[in-house]
Amino acid sequence: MPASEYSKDTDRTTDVQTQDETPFSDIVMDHPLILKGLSDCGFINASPIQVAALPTIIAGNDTIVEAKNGTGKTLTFVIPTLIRLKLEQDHLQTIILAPTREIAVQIQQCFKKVGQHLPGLKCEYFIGGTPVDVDKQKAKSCQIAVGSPGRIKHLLNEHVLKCSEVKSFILDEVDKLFTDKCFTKDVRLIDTKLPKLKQTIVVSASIDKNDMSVFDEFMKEYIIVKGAEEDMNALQDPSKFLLGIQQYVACVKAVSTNIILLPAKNVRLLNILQNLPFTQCIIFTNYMTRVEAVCNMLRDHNYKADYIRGDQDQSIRLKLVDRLTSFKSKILVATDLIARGIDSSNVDLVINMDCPHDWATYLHRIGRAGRFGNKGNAFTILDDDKELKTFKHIINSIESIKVKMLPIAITKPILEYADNELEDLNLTTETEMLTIQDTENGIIKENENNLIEENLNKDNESNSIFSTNDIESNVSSLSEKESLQKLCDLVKETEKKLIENNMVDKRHLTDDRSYVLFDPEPLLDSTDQYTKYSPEDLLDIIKNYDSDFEKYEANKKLMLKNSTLQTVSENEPSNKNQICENNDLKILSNTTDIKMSNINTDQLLESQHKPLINCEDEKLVNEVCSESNISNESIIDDPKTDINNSQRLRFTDIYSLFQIPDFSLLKPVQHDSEFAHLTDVDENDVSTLICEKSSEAGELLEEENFDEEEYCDEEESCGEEESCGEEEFCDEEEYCDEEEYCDEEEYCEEEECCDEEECSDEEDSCKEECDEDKYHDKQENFDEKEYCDNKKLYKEEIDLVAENKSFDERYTNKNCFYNHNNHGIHFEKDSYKSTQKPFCNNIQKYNFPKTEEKNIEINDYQVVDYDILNDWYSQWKQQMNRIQTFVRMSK
Ligand SMILES: Nc1ncnc2c1ncn2[C@@H]1O[C@H](COP(=O)(O)OP(=O)(O)OP(=O)(O)O)[C@@H](O)[C@H]1O
Repeated sequence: MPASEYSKDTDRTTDVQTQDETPFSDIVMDHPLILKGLSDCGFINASPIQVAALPTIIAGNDTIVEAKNGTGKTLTFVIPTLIRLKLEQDHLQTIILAPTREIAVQIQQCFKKVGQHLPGLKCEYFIGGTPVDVDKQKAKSCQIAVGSPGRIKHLLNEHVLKCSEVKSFILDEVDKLFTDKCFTKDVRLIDTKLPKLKQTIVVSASIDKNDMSVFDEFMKEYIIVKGAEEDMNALQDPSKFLLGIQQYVACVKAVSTNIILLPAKNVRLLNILQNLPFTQCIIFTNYMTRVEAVCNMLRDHNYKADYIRGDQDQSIRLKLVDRLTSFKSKILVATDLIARGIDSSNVDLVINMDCPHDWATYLHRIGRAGRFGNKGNAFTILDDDKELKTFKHIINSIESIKVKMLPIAITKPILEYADNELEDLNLTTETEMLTIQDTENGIIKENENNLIEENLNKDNESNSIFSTNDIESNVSSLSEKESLQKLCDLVKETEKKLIENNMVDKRHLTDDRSYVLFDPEPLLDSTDQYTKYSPEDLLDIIKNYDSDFEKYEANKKLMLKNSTLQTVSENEPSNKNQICENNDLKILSNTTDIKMSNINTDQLLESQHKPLINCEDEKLVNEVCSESNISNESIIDDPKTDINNSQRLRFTDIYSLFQIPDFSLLKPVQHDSEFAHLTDVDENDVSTLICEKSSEAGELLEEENFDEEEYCDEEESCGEEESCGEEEFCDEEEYCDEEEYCDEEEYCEEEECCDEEECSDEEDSCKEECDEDKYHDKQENFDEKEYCDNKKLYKEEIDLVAENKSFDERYTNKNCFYNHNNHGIHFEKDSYKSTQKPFCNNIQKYNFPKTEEKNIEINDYQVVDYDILNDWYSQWKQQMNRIQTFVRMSK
């Protein structure tokens, strides 16, 4: 809690003002040094919760303090602690626990500031991820210890922190401390070590009245002080919300995979940022894997953005928070790691990229804006199906709350919308609600998982992944639906298999399927990082394994040739804006990392010079064309070569799939009308996406998806080398950080076997233990049958090569049929004008029929169709199997 920026600000909401001003001098009259500290920080008048809680707590009562976010709860325990402190005594007198390290540090800073004039004040923080030795030193003469439960427990166990003289025990964000089992265990243990006779204070903005019984364990009699009830001005509106925060929901079309959902949400995000002035913004996502992607996307759009998540080095995390609170970063993309407690007075915009897990998380997240009565805006970007339902459920569980729906097409700056121009969010929900994730820590519970599964199945039966509207009104949705469903099934099937076979690192099993889909790394053992293997390495692996290597050797040469080709082509000046001209039937292998595939380069080159349609294909194309009443000439037109764009995609980057040059230009397609007016986009038609082509956008295609410079920039911004790189994944924090259960749900098992206590003491040995455990698990789970299956698969591959039919070749032709067929449905609807030129690499292989139609402007749009994803996925899946097989067999 930094020094207040608000004390002179008269434009604060009423919930932080008392009817009659109550100066701190009235409450802390006998403590001039504390009063001086308060006034130096800009704290002159007490807020309603401070007026209500301070006398009670100063009097020594056990107290529960509950008040809205940002209304000044920290001072309700900081001031009494300082008043009570015996400065002349060096021993530990107060212990304060917080669920995240960042909050602990913030509280310690608040003590330091308010107590700056107290001679000999010793308040220290003790948090995981920092050297224990330093903590041991700090603990020697510490009077007030603020920390995370794991580290404090450890120091108490070691008798480094001596607690016999502790007079007060304070639990900040107490609901979080008690909803998380691991925290609860530690808190209980710490409590048992403390003297019976002490004052206990618990504080939060979101105490569920059903959970109050847990406090009986810690406090025999207690007084509850609630902000809203005591707050004279806020009585008219006793909502749990900060009055200054305007809340909105922005919807995107529901799809069953995040591959499509995320880019669509990114479009919405950019749209919001472009249409709303803001000082500082925090963007929350539910997934650790997504923060970096969103941050990079924003940087691509010239926003100054940082990202923070639990697997970063602790020093980096603290610096990132500091950058936020000292207004050095404009946007911080984050997991729920900073959803609570973090106080940055300039944050006036919060955007949720995903539906928060529960009402408390929602309140805490949006409470990062509108601190101490400030004004702010909060947006939650949701898919218009399950996420929206879950969100309504969340909102329904909070009293008196108003959320507005943002129109799908924002036609003017958001603040210019009059209240009556925006609809209120309709809060009626269907009876059957999906609880997407465990409210405690984000893990999908087994029974909930089943529920989700059941619902998904039901959805499949009832076609509910598309609204009835869509199906009725749009014939083409049927093919999209099937295609999507197929993709979804494949993903699920693969995930299941990977989980069963213990092939996916548990850390990556979030429900963000995009990660599993597009990043092969998690599919390999942590020791088998994909990045360690060059194509040559992989081929060497094969060589060692099987004597039947010659057939692959031939391919290796071709691959090398291919890489040379790539280097050459990348150096060639390219005509970026003519990327796809007439070049629609490229082979599907272009969409994956060419280095990793066994693509026959000659075939590739050949394919780029001549149509890939054989007689049979041609027959089918004719059928499709006649059905769709279009000329087939364009489909079998001889495409020009475009080597430049065929080989640039990186295998591991989700955005490569789309190669969307500029997310802000990505728009939902309209099936039934012209594209001309993009703002007229129909909300129900977000199923297919188009994006506008711009000349600068074309530049992006040149870029490697992994941007070395950006990486380094980030290092600079973090000021620490460790902010980037593989070490992130090897950091012991991942396994041992008790604080990030919310976003590191997947580590729970590791945490159990290796909690922070061990880690903090012997971090290295702990990590080794974890790794060893993992290794043993893997060993135990080694499945003979799977091994044989893999071997069989490998053999099949070899046979294929022997037959001189590459996987890619076979699939290419198959996909051509498939897609033409699907597009045929679009053609019937005459929805895609023939002059569209696909722009993305992965799209260029698909033929959008040419006719003589006018609509030249439509050249500037591109269409991304689910069929492409589907096909791409099939190939990706095979690729992954192949890589896994190679790597496994090399062991
Ligand atoms: N009496 C006061 N006068 C002016 N500013 C204050 C006062 N009390 C607190 N503040 C400021 O209000 C902001 C929010 O305070 P604090 O972090 O204690 O809120 P909180 O209720 O604990 O919020 P959260 O529940 O989100 O953690 C801080 O920036 C703090 O400096």
